[in-house]
Amino acid sequence: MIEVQNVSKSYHSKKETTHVLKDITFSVPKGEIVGLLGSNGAGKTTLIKILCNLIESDTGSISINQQSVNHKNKKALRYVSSVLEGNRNIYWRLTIKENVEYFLGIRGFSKKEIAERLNHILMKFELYEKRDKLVKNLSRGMQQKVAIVIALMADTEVVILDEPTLGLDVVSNQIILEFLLEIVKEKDKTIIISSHDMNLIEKLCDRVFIISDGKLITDSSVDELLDLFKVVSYHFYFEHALEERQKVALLAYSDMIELQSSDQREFMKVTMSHNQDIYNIMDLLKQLHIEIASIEKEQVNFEQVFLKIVRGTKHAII
Ligand SMILES: Nc1ncnc2c1ncn2[C@@H]1O[C@H](COP(=O)(O)OP(=O)(O)OP(=O)(O)O)[C@@H](O)[C@H]1O
Repeated sequence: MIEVQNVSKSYHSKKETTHVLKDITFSVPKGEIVGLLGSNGAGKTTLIKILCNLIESDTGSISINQQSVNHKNKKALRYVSSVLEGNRNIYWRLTIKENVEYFLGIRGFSKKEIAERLNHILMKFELYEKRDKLVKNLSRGMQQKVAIVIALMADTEVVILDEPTLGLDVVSNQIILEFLLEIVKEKDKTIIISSHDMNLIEKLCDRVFIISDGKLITDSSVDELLDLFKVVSYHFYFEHALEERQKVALLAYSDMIELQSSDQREFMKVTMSHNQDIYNIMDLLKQLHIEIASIEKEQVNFEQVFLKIVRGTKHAII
């Protein structure tokens, strides 16, 4: 559905040239939900703006549903609706209902078609009661919900969401996540979501692109990424404070072992790649006459995976 080939983009000022996107290539098949991750300034919004034909790339080509995206060809954009970063996607001086009517109207939906779907969809997303309120008087979360509802009601094959939960509180964040989860379940849309919210990406996306310094450094499924960094840590708490000789012996045993403390409670952190390592550790503790009080398991989460990739502790996957 989306083909991006060798796309590069630079900005030039009198003083310097900034290479924002460097030879980006990827494709997204129909029905796939892709998360676009990257640190601040990595180039995500620039890529999204190029996909939406708001700015042009310097080199490379993009096609959506086999239509080339460029300033001469507006056809591709028929297949795309988007919610861009920030809160200016809808008109603040219009009501929710007027916004929906306006944006769907310019997409060619008839008044009858809009009226048929409007109440149903507003009710579904708990916006019906507020349909005649001016958007400027809605909360930030609700404004974002309206923008996403409009993008989805346009019923295009491709939906592009840039930071859909940016700046939202925990409750609004959860509402948007549940709303998007409901949409992605249907699996008939191809969606690209840029976000810093790892929970959102982990829950919604099939695949993840990580952009770092303008380059696409990772193109992998969420599960593959979690598997790749499947390092399990255990925290061992002991009945008695460790003696000095025991500490020395533990630290000398392996790099897997670290001695740490939290809330003034000392514990031994063991990071292992193989589950059987835990039995060797148990034997070691027995030999050293160290009595275990409890063991807690710590699993790597998606946020840690992202940090490891971007900080380069693991080499690029593609
Ligand atoms: N119009 C512009 N002129 C010059 N430089 C620009 C312009 N737009 C973006 N940039 C630069 O391009 C780089 C990438 O910006 P972009 O907004 O794409 O990053 P991002 O990954 O979306 O970041 P964030 O997560 O902070 O939104 C940044 O260094 C930014 O300063």
